[in-house]
Amino acid sequence: MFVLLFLVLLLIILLVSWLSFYLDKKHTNVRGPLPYPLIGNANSLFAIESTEFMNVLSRLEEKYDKTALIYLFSQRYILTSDPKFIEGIVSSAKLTDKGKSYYFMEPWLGEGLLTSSGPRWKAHRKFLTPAFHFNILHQFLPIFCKNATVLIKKLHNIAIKNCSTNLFPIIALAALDNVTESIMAVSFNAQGDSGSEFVKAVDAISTVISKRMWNPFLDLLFPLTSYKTKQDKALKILHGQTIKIIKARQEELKKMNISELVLHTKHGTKNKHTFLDLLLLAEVDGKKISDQWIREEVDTFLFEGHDTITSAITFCLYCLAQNQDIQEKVFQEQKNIFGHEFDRSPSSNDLQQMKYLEFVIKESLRLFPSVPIIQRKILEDTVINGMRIPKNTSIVLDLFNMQRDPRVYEDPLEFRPERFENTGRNPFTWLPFSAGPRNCIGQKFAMMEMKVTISEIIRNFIILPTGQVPILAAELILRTVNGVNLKIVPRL
Ligand code: HEM
Repeated sequence: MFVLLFLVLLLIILLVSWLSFYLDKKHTNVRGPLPYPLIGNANSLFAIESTEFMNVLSRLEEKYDKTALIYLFSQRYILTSDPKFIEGIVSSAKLTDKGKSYYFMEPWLGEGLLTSSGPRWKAHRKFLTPAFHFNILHQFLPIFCKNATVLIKKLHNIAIKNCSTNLFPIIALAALDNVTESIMAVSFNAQGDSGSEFVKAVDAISTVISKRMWNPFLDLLFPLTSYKTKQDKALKILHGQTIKIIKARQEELKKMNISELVLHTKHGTKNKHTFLDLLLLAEVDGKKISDQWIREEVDTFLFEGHDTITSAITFCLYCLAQNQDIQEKVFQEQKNIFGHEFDRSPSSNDLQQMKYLEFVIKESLRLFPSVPIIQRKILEDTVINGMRIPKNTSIVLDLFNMQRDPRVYEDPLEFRPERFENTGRNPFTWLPFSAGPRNCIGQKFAMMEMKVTISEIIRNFIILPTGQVPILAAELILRTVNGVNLKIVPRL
């Protein structure tokens, strides 16, 4: 009798769940696979490895003409790699709210610029934008050059061993020094301390966050799992490091007797304050910014400003190793720019002349975008590109598969920097920095750092492939599970 009652109850629950999916689907004209009662389509995305994730998205988008509706349990998602749809979302001044996945970053980044939404994001963005003005970025060039020189020395020591090396962790340390010294005005000499706890902690927390994002059961039991212990350990290191940076800069400002933001000197020229000074000295609505707000923004910029660039530089070097003719063209461009002074550091003018290198970087970011997917949450019923989207839908913008779509790029898997010579292309088909109001605030900073670092490497070394194919993993950023192993040979 009890079993019968249980079965009837179960049947009713399944029927109600199936009916609610059926009715929900009527609110949109986006098509997708049939959801199963209770779990929706979680069976196809649930608990998959980060190495499979982009393939699963690609298969779903392919089947439903680039845009698919799926349900992860009761949560409605639209996955899209359609440039028109993506343009409608990213260019909208209204659709700026972040999707649920960003919630998993909150233990680390709090409500920093990347994760916040609504009025808080608007106020922070307005406040921080001047810190990324070209005139300020200009001052960072000597820092990038100094850290590139240290990197070259390290690479020379590796090159003499004449074996292949995973370049990812080596580049990561240089990128970390660049971001802390330029944006925070403090140095940790991460390149001198190769066992950097910070870099390992970023790796650990990225893994935990991406596991939580795609495994709702793990999220449910999270506090009881070993992932929580891993997260706590990583956060202790990451937050500890940030607090150290903030304290160090506070001490320096005290020593220099600077207690408030002075935007102009008494001679009328503009004072150039760093990003961290802006946070430490400025007042918003007549009040100093709270320590927690400062920590969250510093963490956000440390994360965004170091892991993304590491991924971009490393994959670019991989592409150059695979395409020796293109590497040679980059080298020739460097020779034309530097002439007899081949060892000097690049000036801003030199960087502007590195047009071919810029195409190379853009093409490698097309194939290997550091941020492969981004998410938005739609808060009110909306129509985009003829598609009806009900409120409370999460939209997954699949930049990775859009930039590899043969309907968007001819022979998409071929590495062809010349594609970017054509300036008449639709700008929404190349979105590694996203676009619109929530685009990457650090895009110019990133391009400058990448050019300096790759220019130095190519002037000093020939990069050779090793036959190893990187196995891509879409975690918080695009990385590989088997490193990016390349061989570097000093140029004579
Ligand atoms: C190759 C390097 C980089 C790539 C590919 C990249 C890519 C992106 C993308 C795609 C977004 C949008 C994310 C979203 O909507 O969820 C973004 C946002 C952001 N990026 Fe970058 N980024 C890079 C470097 C940097 C650097 C160097 C900084 C800072 C120094 C930075 C700071 C930020 C911040 C703060 C946001 C959030 C902006 C907002 O929501 O208003 N990024 N980035």
